[in-house]
Amino acid sequence: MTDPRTDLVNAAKYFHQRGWMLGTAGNLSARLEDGSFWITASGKSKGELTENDFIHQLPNGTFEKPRPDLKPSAETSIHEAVYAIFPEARACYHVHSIEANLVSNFTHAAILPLPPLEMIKGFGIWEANPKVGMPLFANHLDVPMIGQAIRDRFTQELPPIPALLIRNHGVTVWGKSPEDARNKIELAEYIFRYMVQAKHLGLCSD
Ligand SMILES: CSCCC(=O)C(=O)COP(=O)(O)O
Ligand SMILES: [Zn+2]
Repeated sequence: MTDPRTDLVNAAKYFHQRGWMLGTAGNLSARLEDGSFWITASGKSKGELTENDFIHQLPNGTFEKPRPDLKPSAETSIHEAVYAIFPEARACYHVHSIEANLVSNFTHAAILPLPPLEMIKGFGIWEANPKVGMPLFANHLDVPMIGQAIRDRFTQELPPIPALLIRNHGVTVWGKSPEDARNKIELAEYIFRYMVQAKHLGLCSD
């Protein structure tokens, strides 16, 4: 993959327009063939990113930054966990939406049952009436605790879909390319929107 920063800038602009990356919310990364990855710098307005608002994190954990004032995303440990567990992942996207936060409270369990919509096929589940859930994680102020929880859980058992939800925080997805990760964010947010509306209408959503 060549320098993916333009893809990340465009994705952030699009997610910002959809209301999923408002203010400084969310972070995006893309991994290169050498195992290093570009990730959004912390605290940047995600609707106004430029190619100079990214940190280049090297495989040995050190990073390079185009300007001394930049810091890596506060949630870099989540991206590191995803890349460590899923060797095929080349992009990891995390956004904050109202619907993601609402549905994260639909259960106290560690897995959120998803409705058996046709859209589930976009997560690679080619089944009629799929019964699939999205792994749910507790939010922590200490973000590396979330990264560690992801590593612990997914090392024990791989998730059924390339997505996870952090309660009252937002969704994280990963894909084989920036385009694939963007599609998966759109899928997840479509499903969350459906679940919120189904609950509002009194329909059973799972
Ligand atoms: C208002 S966003 C709070 C932090 C967060 O959850 C996030 O996604 C953005 O953090 P970053 O350090 O990547 O800007
Ligand atoms: Zn976040």
